[in-house]
Amino acid sequence: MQTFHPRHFAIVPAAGSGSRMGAVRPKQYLPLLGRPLIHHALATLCAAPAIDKVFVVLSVDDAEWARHDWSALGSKLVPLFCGGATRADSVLGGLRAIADEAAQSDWVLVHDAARPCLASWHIDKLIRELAGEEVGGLLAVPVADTLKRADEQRHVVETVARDSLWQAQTPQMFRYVMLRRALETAREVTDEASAIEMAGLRPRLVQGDATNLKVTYPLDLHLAEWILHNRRG
Ligand SMILES: Nc1ccn([C@@H]2O[C@H](COP(=O)(O)OP(=O)(O)OP(=O)(O)O)[C@@H](O)[C@H]2O)c(=O)n1
Ligand SMILES: C[C@](O)(CO)[C@H](O)COP(=O)(O)O
Repeated sequence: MQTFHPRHFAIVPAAGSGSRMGAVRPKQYLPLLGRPLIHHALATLCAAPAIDKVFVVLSVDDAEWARHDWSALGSKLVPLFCGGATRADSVLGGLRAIADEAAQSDWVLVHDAARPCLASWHIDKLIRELAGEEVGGLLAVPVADTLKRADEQRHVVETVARDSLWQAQTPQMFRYVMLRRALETAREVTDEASAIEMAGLRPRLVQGDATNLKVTYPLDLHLAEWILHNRRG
């Protein structure tokens, strides 16, 4: 009997403008340890033996990509100039662009370009723990702080119980066809798991760690630099 092994593709949405960073260029191209920030996650994904190809979704008018040398990352890396107005649009654009390549049940790992501290063990753990799942899931960390809900004047309205609350990270890993259908139907989602949930499915949480932070504000850039520097040392 022939056994079918799904392949693993990475899609890295990198068509954002980085408005909260407020820098002179989109944050994915800001320097981080001598490389563009996005280089770090791309290098980790390209080096993962389980991942067949790494598609990076850039904005249609991206002028920065061509200014850098990506050759060290090898032939797995494929730029796609099909980013959209939102993160979800960019991911969906990437999924549509790889339609000829991906089979329905192949896995797609969506990872933010803005999470440069992705490590090989994050990828290995995610793929290992989700291998037997039908739907897929995502890296996440349990909420550690006490949570407050505020009114418009920042007065506390309530303390929200943190039991069972997790912070979503990326990669988020789902079957190609399931994710594409979910994103084609979903409206205004901030991650892939939300689209899958709206389709009535239940993604599984795989525990990651706080080092896989998203660079959103200037301070995050310093934290990411510290994490990467100390990991190498
Ligand atoms: N239209 C968009 C918006 C975001 N992204 C990507 O989605 C990831 C997570 O988004 P976020 O951190 O919000 O990035 P930005 O949208 O660039 O930042 P901001 O919201 O501060 O403008 C980033 O890798 C970003 O490049 C994308 O591909 N296409
Ligand atoms: C996908 C994500 O990184 C999970 O935490 C996050 O939702 C992206 O949100 P953003 O508002 O686009 O930064």
